[in-house]
Amino acid sequence: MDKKVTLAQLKEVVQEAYDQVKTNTGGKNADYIPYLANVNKDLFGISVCLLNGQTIHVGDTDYRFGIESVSKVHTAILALRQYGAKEILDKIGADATGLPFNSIIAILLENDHPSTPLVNAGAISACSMVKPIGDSAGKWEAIVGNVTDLCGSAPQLIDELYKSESDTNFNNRSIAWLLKNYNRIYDDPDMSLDLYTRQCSLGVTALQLSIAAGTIANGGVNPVTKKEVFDAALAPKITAMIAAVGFYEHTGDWMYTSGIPAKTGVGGGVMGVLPGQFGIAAFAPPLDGSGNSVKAQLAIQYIMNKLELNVFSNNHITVVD
Ligand SMILES: NC(=O)CC[C@H](N)C(=O)O
Repeated sequence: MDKKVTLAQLKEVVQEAYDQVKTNTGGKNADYIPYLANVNKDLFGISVCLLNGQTIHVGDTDYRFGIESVSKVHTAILALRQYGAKEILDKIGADATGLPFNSIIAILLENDHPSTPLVNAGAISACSMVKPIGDSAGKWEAIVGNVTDLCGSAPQLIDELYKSESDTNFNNRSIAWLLKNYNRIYDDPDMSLDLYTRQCSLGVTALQLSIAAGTIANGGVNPVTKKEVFDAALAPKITAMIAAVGFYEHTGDWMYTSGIPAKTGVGGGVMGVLPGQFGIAAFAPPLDGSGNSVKAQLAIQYIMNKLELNVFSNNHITVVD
């Protein structure tokens, strides 16, 4: 069913979601990375990017927060661009783990396979694959350039977060070397881990993330800058990965209740992709037990349900004047 909505009606729904969720006090900031524990817990923003480039934003959508695991999507896209869909499937995989994002057991259970670029193991593996191999500065330039193209503007490294995370990432160090043991790291393990940690420490806004999501929903063409960032054939590949594991062990519940493939980060960001329709992002620091933003989840669920949209239904909206 095609439903016609005006931009004003759409704005109203986003505003309603914001008003309903704003006072929710559930969850707490991530504290295993000291920087994140100190971010103002009341920050909250929602942004939608339509495929004609119009954006709707309510609340703190200009605040730069740590992109954290949402960056896994960006770098998976970069690896897909550099290697193609088949080689990423062979070298990393596209499976759900059903386990927490930083799971070591998941690596062992998948027969030495990182499973997907959207959990820590596969993301470190993806960073190792980024070309030019052996050139940390060149790889970083490629990672940041790709994030910039997807978001339509540059992210900014949050130095304090990078330091905070580098000083405390002992679990990720084990993952990097375990993957090396299984020949699933394709460059220097310490360099790959450092690139992963640095990309997680990039500061982005909810507005930027909604544009990145809009770029995926739009088949690789950034709706705002109109730049073709990646080949349209890769859009369903990355969206399938997001749908399979975007909320880690709670991905099934998320898909069932929200109807939109989305990826979370412990900085409080969630980025959702509704193919052919829009990209959406919400940000609020307090997280549930799996590291997913409580308010961002509620806001996106509200909007999807209110508009009666679902990636598994054939409902869609057309925005009219
Ligand atoms: N889920 C997340 O956002 C985790 C990202 C964080 N950088 C980590 O590796 O632990």
